[in-house]
Amino acid sequence: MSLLEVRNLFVRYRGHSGAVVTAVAGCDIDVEEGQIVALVGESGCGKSSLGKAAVGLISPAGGSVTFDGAPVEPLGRKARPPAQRRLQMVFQDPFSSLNPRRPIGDLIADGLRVAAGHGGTLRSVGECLERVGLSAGIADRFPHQFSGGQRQRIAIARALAADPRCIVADEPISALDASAQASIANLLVDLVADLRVGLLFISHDLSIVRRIADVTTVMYLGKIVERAPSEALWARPAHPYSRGLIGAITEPDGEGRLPDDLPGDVPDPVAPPPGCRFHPRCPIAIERCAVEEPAFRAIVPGRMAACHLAETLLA
Ligand SMILES: Nc1ncnc2c1ncn2[C@@H]1O[C@H](COP(=O)(O)OP(=O)(O)OP(=O)(O)O)[C@@H](O)[C@H]1O
Repeated sequence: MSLLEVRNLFVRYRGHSGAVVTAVAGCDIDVEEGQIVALVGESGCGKSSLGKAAVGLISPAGGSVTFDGAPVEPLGRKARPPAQRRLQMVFQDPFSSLNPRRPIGDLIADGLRVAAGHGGTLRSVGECLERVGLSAGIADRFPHQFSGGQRQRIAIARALAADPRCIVADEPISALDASAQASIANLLVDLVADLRVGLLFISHDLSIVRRIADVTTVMYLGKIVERAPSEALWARPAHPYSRGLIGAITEPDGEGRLPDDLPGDVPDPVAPPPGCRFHPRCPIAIERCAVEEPAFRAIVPGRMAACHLAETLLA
């Protein structure tokens, strides 16, 4: 059993017009100890919804999430077992995720109190700050006194204080400038290597994902369409959507961009296309794709994809 195990997860919202949006439509994800699993895909495909449901921030409409062998209970529910606090989340915007009225040392101390119950490895606010490359002497300052990159380090220090075994990071570097992006990505890589935490890294920045993720999971319109060791996926994608995403970063000026060469827009998740959800935009679609939804299946050992033509792509 994996450290974090998401099975057949569904997340639904009711929009203003009363229409139901199925943001996550039956997804599986596994994160192991010491592993970086990236979740990538265009804006609106459901990455954040999956991440929030994985840590219990929103209640799934179906499916299950298990952390360290126990079901993840929605936050705020009394039954939430203390062990679940070792599943932590880091958000995109470190300013809105840090209470502006409290010194950062207090925010981190909250996490340490949580960890005290199970004897955390980092024992003081200073140790937590130093672990993320900040000085122990800044604990009495407030979030607004820091740059975006420093604030994200503080948010990571707060997560580390709870002695996490797994971290779900939702676009943790997208709001930062380029140099802060690289240094926060490096920090996350170091923490995973040193502390053996599992990291679910949600990002639309494929150039960073390519550099740091062990496994890459590609999501399209609420569904996982491919999962593979990152090297294998970049060498030869088994899904045309992955191929489109990758094409966008391998083009000369395409660093980190989302695909321009995929025709059309992402369809409305209220009414996804029949058959394969990607077929209206797919450059290799055949008739079958418009009527029969492809199963998410093993293509070669260690690689899964949801495409009727995956073997052709890999051939
Ligand atoms: N609270 C909500 N109420 C209604 N619809 C929502 C809500 N949150 C998300 N959605 C819809 O669910 C779908 C998936 O959104 P989500 O934010 O999970 O995707 P995402 O891939 O993380 O995108 P982004 O990178 O832009 O955040 C979108 O169609 C979005 O409009």
